[in-house]
Amino acid sequence: MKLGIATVCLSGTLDDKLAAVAAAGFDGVEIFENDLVVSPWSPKGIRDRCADLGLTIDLYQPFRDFEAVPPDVLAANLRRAEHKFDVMAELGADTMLVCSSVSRDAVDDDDLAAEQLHLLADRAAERGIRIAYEALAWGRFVNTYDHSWRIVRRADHPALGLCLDSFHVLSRGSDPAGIRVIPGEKLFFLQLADAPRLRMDVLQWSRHHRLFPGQGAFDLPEFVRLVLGTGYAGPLSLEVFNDVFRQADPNRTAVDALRSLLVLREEVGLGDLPAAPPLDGYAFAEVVSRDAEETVAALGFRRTGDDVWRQGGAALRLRAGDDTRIATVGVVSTSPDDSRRRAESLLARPLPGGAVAAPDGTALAFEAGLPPVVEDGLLTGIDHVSLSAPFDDVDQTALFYRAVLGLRPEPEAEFAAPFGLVRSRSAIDAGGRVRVAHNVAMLRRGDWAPAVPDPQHIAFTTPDALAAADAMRAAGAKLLEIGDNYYDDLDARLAPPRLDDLRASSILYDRDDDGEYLHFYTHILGGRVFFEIVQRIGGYAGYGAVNSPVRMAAHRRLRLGAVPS
Ligand SMILES: O=C(O)c1ccc(O)c(O)c1
Ligand SMILES: [Mg+2]
Repeated sequence: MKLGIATVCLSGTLDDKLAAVAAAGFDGVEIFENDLVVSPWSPKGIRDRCADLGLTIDLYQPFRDFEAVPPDVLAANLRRAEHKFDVMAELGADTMLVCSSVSRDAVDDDDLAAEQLHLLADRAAERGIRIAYEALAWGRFVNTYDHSWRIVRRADHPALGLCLDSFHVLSRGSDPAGIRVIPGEKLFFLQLADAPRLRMDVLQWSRHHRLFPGQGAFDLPEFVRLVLGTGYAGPLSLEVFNDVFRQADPNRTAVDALRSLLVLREEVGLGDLPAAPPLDGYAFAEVVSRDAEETVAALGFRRTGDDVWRQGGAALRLRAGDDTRIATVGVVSTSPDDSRRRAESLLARPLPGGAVAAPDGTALAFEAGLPPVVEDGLLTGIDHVSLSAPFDDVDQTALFYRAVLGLRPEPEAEFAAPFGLVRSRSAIDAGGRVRVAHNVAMLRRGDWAPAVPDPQHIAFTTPDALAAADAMRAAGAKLLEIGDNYYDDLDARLAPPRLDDLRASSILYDRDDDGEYLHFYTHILGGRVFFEIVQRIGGYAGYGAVNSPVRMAAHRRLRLGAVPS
């Protein structure tokens, strides 16, 4: 099954785009007309370039506002089409996408639309070209796939078929199950795009907010299964209009795009990715910083090797450096080799020593076993790791971790922090032992907010948060102090047991139907990394997101050097 992408997905000019598409490893492209019109290359030149890069040209698009028009407009449209057929002949493209009309010239007449598309298909067939008719979700009269199918069926021409675009079908809430009645040979092309669930004008939604599969809210595996069930054997091709991708490095976007398609192909039971081996928790996390040792020692860790610090079942590696960050996340895999092969099949860059690079720059290491448990400590292991990525990259980054590690996404949270809204998303493995979270500012504008990357943190598990906080403070740990307003509000909302103790120890608290969550934080190291200690009681599965604004405000106060009063 060929994998393709429309040039409109990527930033730059046609030469940038084609180079990026080929380098990522796609098989083919849809040439978007505007990219060709503005290119200095002739259509023959573009054909040669694609051939040199090993890319097929699978579609020429879009041809607009053709059908159901008065005779004079039809004549002009056919003339326009003949010109495009000339271009396609030079390009070596054999399928043209015709999208449903938005023109004022069009009338609401399916017979006329079918008759005129039949005429167009006749002209196309003479040139060895096929017409793929696509219902735009905002088409004037034809805006659902079932309507476009009725017209194609009525036109009844072998050179006329359908283009199905997941966005147009799913954005309108059409039931995709009807796809099953369309014969596969009448499906000429399949375009794939995901999108976040938004309530807005469908054209704006489509032109600005489409995402690659797996990054939005649509059920693309279900959609693709239905299409493949018809016998469709053409390319799976991405068509994503997105303001961010239009500005971002096309090489990076193309890799993220292909990864999303590889994951989707696996989700529909095709392709040959090595399955994600089950995970058995965290092996270690590696932190680069100038000054972590003192903090870590006060939390109760003991140095057990050159750079290795352990406590209970938790292991840290500390490396000295100015660029404070979580450098490596080590997970325990039941088959580290398979985990690595899967990561590399999903286009992760291999690193020396067997780890791979995630798109956010973090290394992901796969270890064969859990760290040996050293003598009892306050901590029993790593509960979760919270990484950061710029808002524009977070969807791709989160998809990478999810796909490589075989994690399941958890519900997203959004909360108001001192410098704007923050979105928190996370994913968890089947065994509930590996949780990866991403917290990102949803917008960065102006220079009032501090110009620092979003912080990252490592959360350790403890069976007794109150005892741990006391012991750590006694050992000199600098823990985040939380103000009284928080505890007064907490009392009003949840009236937790031992409120006074929580208050005295600056422990945050959350509760849901499944259980309770007690957690506290260290100060921030190097402006970037901090630690959290968490106690989960019962089946609480969240991260205390409700408390994040409190934590952020307290960290902010520390950054400013303000003394709590
Ligand atoms: O936004 C558009 O105009 C447009 C054009 C071509 C497509 O295939 C499509 O899905 C949308
Ligand atoms: Mg489309």
